[in-house]
Amino acid sequence: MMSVLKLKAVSESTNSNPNDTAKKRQIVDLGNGSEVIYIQRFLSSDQSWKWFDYLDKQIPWTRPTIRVFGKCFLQPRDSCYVATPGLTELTYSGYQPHAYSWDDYPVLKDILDAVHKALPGSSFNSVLLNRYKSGNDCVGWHADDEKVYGPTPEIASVSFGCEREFILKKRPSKKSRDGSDEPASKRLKKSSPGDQHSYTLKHGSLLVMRGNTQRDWIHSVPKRAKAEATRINLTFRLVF
Ligand SMILES: O=C(O)CCC(=O)C(=O)O
Ligand SMILES: [Fe+2]
Repeated sequence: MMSVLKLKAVSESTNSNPNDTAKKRQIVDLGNGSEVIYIQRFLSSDQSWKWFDYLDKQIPWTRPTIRVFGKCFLQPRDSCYVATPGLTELTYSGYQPHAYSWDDYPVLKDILDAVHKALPGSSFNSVLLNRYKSGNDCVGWHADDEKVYGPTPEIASVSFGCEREFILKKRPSKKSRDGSDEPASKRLKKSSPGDQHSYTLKHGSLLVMRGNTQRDWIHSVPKRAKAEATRINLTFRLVF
């Protein structure tokens, strides 16, 4: 079996829109049609703190009980779900969040507008909000591969407040997803530096996952003893 050398293309570009103060974007090709875009200075710091305060105070945060591998846990972070009426309901980890309305939280529409401007052609209709109150709050390894998002979801993640690490790790696949005919047992043992990518998600940053990322990769925001302050993250998604 011939091994294929995968070239990781990392490019830097700026927005062509002259009204948009040159926002540098880092584009990482994860291979096999998976891609991540990171814009560190997506929103200004001042604007981001205003939105952080609004979201922290006004969003009806809850900490639901979720089910993972058949066991019930208190979700290790607060969350809330906002979606356009009439969409298929979202269920994750055995939990179906209530869908609040965009009209109740106008700030979310402003943030959505900024995201749509940065990603021409995108049209998100739902947002999952997460609040990590300390470094003890986290999100475990998962992919946002629920059926309602279709086969190649685009997910736009905006972060506010305390910086936290976001890690992407190549999924150990059950069956060949990359055209290789090696048995899973053999492939599972192999890992290379390109199999993991880590981002420190800054206050006011935007990270986008697209293409096959949810199929071939998993991601997490691990616990961090040193992270003392609150972080709020919004992931915009398109429900079909
Ligand atoms: O907080 C983050 O950066 C990621 C949240 C996430 O992965 C999710 O809500 O699915
Ligand atoms: Fe996720």
